[in-house]
Amino acid sequence: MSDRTLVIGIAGGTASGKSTLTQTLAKHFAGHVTVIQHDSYYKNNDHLPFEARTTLNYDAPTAFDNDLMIEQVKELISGKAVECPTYDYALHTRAKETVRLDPSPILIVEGILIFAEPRLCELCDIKLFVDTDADVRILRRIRRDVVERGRSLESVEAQYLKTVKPMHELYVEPSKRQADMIIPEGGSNLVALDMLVHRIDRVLGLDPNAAPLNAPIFEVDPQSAQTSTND
Ligand SMILES: Nc1ncnc2c1ncn2[C@@H]1O[C@H](COP(=O)(O)OP(=O)(O)O)[C@@H](O)[C@H]1O
Ligand SMILES: Nc1ccn([C@@H]2O[C@H](COP(=O)(O)O)[C@@H](O)[C@H]2O)c(=O)n1
Repeated sequence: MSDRTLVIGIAGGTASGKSTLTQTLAKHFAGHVTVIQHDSYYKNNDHLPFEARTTLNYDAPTAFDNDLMIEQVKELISGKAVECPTYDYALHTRAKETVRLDPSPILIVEGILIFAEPRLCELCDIKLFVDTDADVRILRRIRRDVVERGRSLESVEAQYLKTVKPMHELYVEPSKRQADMIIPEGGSNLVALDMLVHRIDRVLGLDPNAAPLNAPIFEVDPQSAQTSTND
């Protein structure tokens, strides 16, 4: 097995299926995967009263403590364990507990805005963007936020129109251009999963014909790859 960490970035809009894809890969490569989520690094904001915290914009890159996350991603890549913060969505603040993350051959970095932060994007060897229509995502988000994140239907609607949708259009959607692979519907896309699993097997040396990490599978000559015209 390769002695380097393979960093897989998984981005996409809210409720697009990032966590589902992450869990599918983590299950397949069980014992070889560490997951780090951008959401764990939302700024604390406990200097503000609860009501004020409910009105903040949580969908712009400035909502996160990116410096801390980048530092911890680098630590994991260099083989060291980290104490990852945890986040309380119901209270809109960082929880007291931290979670120890141990380094693994595969590090999955997940979040809506990881490709919108160039320093995080650069650290990813494989960049995946889960692409799911906005109407499907908002339906999923309403259910999730009400059931799991302690929100009312009215608050989900108001937040979606005020910040989630405009920030998606401003930051998340353009960051799709950074992706190596765009995956419609994430974890249920079996063709994409199969291709991914083979690529990961190769770079980790789980495959007997393994190529070294980041070695191109195909050598592309840009000259001959140009589209010919009718001349
Ligand atoms: N391909 C899919 N088909 C149907 N439901 C899905 C699919 N992917 C995810 N979901 C559901 O949508 C919700 C949001 O998915 P999740 O993976 O948590 O999204 P994200 O991490 O992007 O916010 C969850 O309830 C999940 O079970
Ligand atoms: N206090 C907070 C912090 C974040 N959010 C929302 O979480 C979304 C990102 O998480 P996903 O699992 O959906 O990718 C993001 O769109 C934020 O609006 C929040 O509602 N409250």
